[in-house]
Amino acid sequence: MPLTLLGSVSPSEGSKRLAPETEPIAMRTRKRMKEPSETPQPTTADDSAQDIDEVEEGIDEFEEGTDEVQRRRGEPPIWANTRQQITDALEWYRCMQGGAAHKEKKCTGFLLDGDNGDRSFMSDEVFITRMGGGSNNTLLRIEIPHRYCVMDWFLITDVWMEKMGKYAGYRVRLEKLDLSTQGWWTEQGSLPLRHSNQPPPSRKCGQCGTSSLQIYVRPGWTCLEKSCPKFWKFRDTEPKDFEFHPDFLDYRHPRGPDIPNPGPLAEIVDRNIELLEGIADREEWRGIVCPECRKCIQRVTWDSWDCANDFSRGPQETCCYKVLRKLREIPLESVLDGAKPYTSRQMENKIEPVVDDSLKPYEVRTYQLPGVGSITHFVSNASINGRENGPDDMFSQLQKLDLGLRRYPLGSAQGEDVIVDEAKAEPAKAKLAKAKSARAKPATPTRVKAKRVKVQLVKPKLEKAKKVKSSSSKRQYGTRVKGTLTCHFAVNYGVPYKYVVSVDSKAFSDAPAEILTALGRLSWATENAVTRAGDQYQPPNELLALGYFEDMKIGFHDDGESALGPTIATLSLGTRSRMYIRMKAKYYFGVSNLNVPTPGDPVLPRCIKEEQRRSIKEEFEADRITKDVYNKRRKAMLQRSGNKQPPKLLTLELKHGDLVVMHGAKLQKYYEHSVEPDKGLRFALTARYIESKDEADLLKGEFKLQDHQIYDGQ
Ligand SMILES: O=C(O)CCC(=O)C(=O)O
Ligand SMILES: [Fe+2]
Repeated sequence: MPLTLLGSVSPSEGSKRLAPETEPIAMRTRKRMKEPSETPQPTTADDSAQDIDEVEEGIDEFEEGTDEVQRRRGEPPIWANTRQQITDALEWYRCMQGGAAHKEKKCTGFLLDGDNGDRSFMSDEVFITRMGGGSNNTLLRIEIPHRYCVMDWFLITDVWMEKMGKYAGYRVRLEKLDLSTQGWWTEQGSLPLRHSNQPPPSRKCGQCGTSSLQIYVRPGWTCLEKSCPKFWKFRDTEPKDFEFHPDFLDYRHPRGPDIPNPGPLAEIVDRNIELLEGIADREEWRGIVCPECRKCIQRVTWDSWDCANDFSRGPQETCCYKVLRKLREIPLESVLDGAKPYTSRQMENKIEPVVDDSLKPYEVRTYQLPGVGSITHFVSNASINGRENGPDDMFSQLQKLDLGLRRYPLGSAQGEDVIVDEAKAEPAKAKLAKAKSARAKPATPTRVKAKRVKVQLVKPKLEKAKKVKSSSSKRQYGTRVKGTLTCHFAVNYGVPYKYVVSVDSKAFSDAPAEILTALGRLSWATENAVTRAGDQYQPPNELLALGYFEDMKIGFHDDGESALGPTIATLSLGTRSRMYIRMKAKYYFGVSNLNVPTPGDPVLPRCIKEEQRRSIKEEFEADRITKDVYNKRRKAMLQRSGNKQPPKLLTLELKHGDLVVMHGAKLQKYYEHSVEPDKGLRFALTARYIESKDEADLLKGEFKLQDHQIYDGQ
């Protein structure tokens, strides 16, 4: 199992400086075991006081020391700036949250990060860490060159439970699989470690009869079976001084035929030599490992992998490796043929549409959201789609054009700051998942079954160890990197929309004819839907084109930005998809995920406890109850458990050529939507009206359609 390691010192900061004195490995281990974790663990007051003393002692010693630089042996075989770069490129680490990646109930990758927990240990070959947490990389004495560095294949030799502060949690011991070479993270000039095949002693618990290894020589043996009353009980009731049993650190699990050779960490090929055509499938947008600098490269743009096209690229990065992809045209039939009707389970619908054929050949389905607005679905057909410059031609043309489609950071697509602090921003959901995965593991130490081979028992060489200024690397954990990319490609025309910075939006005057043809159809649909609703039509001045390769989608979001007009029209091309609409959680549940009552709760139709909520709202509005009472009663009545999401209100089946118009000033405020295409290639062209005071931006949104681009609804 390979490990990825979070780099704590960026290369531009220079090498980590080391203190002069040395200490034996056992001492070093014991001291380093006590460093406080990055995320506070529930500990007793005494424990934390001691932790701080020890760290500060280390700093003093460092400051008196010299500037000696400890060099690492080599370079990581693969690295990345963001977690998504890793997960996109490495098959064994498809895991955006939590520490351990797994497949078919096997751990395939492990992330060691700053969230180490107490009693962690790292040597050249053995790591001991919290399950799903990680090991503080200040335990290594080398400069970690990148934010995420792949280490090597490791073997999980033991999993057991310990008491950590107030709670019990899993711990894991990992061993480098190939002991014939030294890892790149070892110190240059250090000798290979000598090993034993002698595991620490194991003892049977007098109370529960379960055998547990002796992991610590101090405070001694304890039962590691969590259900046993003797679990984690030592002679000293509150032991503070822990020292690993030397055999627990020194033994190496025998390598035998039962331990398969996992092969290379990744296939690294120069795609410029291969030069195969892409077919917009899942493979086409996987990340690759740069054959020149070994960074995981994401597919950011529609038609290339480009090492330099990285929102989190550091100033020290110079690699320019680029693969320009030729994409084979996907024939429309291949994405339309063989689509099975969706099942009723796939089509959750709580509102019946009003269907009419006044706009033949379209069938028009209108879904009313009382008090909020309407959603109008213009269902297309083969005769509409096959017309000259119609959807069939557009699907083919859009593939041939160089539209400049690219994936943007998710934050910007949600109208937020794109810069996120990955090291700190672990969502609560991930923590919950961690806790769950910890609970699912066995309670007693498990040993990987393997054939034992006899090796000479030797005492490990006492490694020269030097102190590190721990705070210098900790400070680096706050390094801000840019975040996750959207799971679709986008390009903006006209007035800039929230996805893009102003310069990224292209003027309609520079847009290809196909974009204006689409704009003609979208204007037609907008005008129709808006006038049906009895409102005034406002022509769009912005168009966002999205492109979806196989397995791409757009998650739940609203389109609203402060300057967005009330109407949004989308034309679907290519693969069929489902568009889901649901109420936003705070309006559906009436409380935030922290159970804070939603201010100005509109009590929308079909929200949870609709009647009761409406009645106490009326009491409050009629001044019969105070705001305080209103909030208290809502709090008592409305509880949102965990990460529960509102049910889907509507599912629209969007076929090639269909148009959908969402209309209503509050629709984007109260509802959100997502689109999930079937397998295959899809485009979505969405037109909106964006208010702006910026002359240059407004100019970009001006357009004049040629006669043949003005759509007549046929
Ligand atoms: O792909 C689609 O049909 C919808 C796109 C969308 O929601 C958007 O552009 O905001
Ligand atoms: Fe949207």
